Amino acid sequence: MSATSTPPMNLFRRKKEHRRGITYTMLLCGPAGTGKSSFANNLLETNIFPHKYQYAETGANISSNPDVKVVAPTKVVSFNSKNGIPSYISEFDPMRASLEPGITITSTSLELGGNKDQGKQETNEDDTVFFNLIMTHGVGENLDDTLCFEEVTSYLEQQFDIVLAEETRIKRNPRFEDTRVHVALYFIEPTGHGLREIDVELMKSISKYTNVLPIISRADSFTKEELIQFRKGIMLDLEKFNVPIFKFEVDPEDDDLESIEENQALASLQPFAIITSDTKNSEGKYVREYPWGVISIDDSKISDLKVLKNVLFGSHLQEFKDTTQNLLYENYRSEKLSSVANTEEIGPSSTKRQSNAPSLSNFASLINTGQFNSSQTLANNLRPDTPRNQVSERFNENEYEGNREHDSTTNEQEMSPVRQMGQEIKQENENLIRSIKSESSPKFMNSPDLPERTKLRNISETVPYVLRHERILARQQKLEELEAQSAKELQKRIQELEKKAHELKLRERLINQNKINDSSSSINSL
Ligand SMILES: Nc1nc2c(ncn2[C@@H]2O[C@H](COP(=O)(O)OP(=O)(O)OP(=O)(O)O)[C@@H](O)[C@H]2O)c(=O)[nH]1
Repeated sequence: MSATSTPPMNLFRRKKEHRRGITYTMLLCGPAGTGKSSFANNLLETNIFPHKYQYAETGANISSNPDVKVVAPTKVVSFNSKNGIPSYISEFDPMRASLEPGITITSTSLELGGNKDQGKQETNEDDTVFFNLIMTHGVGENLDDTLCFEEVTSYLEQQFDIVLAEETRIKRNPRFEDTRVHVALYFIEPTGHGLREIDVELMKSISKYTNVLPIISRADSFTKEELIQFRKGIMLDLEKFNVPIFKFEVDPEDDDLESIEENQALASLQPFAIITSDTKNSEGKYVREYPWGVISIDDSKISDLKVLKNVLFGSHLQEFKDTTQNLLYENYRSEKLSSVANTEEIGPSSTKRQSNAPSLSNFASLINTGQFNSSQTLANNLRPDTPRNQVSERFNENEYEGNREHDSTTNEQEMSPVRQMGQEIKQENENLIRSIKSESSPKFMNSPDLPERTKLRNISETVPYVLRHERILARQQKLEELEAQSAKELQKRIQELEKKAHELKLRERLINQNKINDSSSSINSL
């Protein structure tokens, strides 16, 4: 090769920030006790995920498989509970056992493959899978599970928003991590009676953001015939209620014979029925031990676990990722951006979003005119004491400062943790808006002739801020709701205690009265 044809040296220099490998995110969702933790451990051939209330006994988040490295231990990424505490991290307390747990979503970051420290052969960095495992806790344990649907769906939507915000930045973050969920396994309880309302609702709501695979858990509950009937029942229900699950479809024009056969076989197995277990036999294989015998969970005649593992980490990994990016995310993106453009046409009477705070809807004016409706709309919703939806009230900068001072004088020690969190978020909001205002004000000067390129630039610079701000507002609203709920429950407890104290007083008075009566009658008898 001649000197002139040698490519520049910097072409070979790999940017340090770019980690190589595949990023892959999976959600395990479904009612409590359906075997999600057991499945996660079996999938990774490890013991990272404890069962409920098992934290003290296991070395949680310490992998027993050298090929699985815990990069970030399990953490709560989102939760919604009426008492303001994620049930996942609270230990069992009989006093609180009657309270609904709400829902907690956790995330665990793992690195799969390529552990060179274990004296293994050199592995190809490109094959490393940066695996995020998201799990739901508490589904199906509440009187009203609507909050579960909302929490899971909004978590999934947020991950799309984060990518959308990143895409619209002029300067991309080289360390940006894509946290969109590529596949969700929905665990169906082995009732034998088809789907329940919660299954239909939850699968439907998450299917807009991820590929959903329904899974029959604890398949050892069925006889061969019962399992065939249950499978049929589930497929009928999925069709009847239009639940858009991931289908193993074949395209005779594009697919080769092998893929066609493989997909046809997988389609006939849906929904996969799996058996999972914590127990290993002397050969290190996972088994389930019953009074009548022992079965291997990898036995394809009785469990689809092996096939499912192959689908998730082999044959369909890339397809899940592609469908998420090219279909689900693209649909979401175009829907979101066109809703921005349409909001202006619908007009201010639209009831969808009452807030006039910086929002994607306010971008309608930005897209159409290159400027916000008014710089005041940015501040309208920011006064800490402004009730939501009272957007017509005019923002008064001095009053705002005054209120803020008043707020800061509140005795912090008296604040509940929820309230403190709320205050922190409010503070974050204020800082964010100040930065939006300072960054945007010179660009959004009343200039109707703003050139198209400048308009686009304005949009791309501001969309990330607005998406972030929308998320903060949503979190703030959630905290306020939680706080109100906690106050209500506290009030109820106080009333109950007062009632009990009153009853005790009455009883004491009655006992005293009886004593007096007894002593007077004994005196009389003397
Ligand atoms: N019979 C049977 N039991 C199973 C199977 N898989 C798990 N279990 C048991 O079911 C119980 C619940 O399993 P987990 O894996 O903790 O279920 P989970 O969905 O993570 O439960 P939550 O953390 O409450 O949401 C445990 O006692 C498991 O040992 C299975 O395939 N068959």
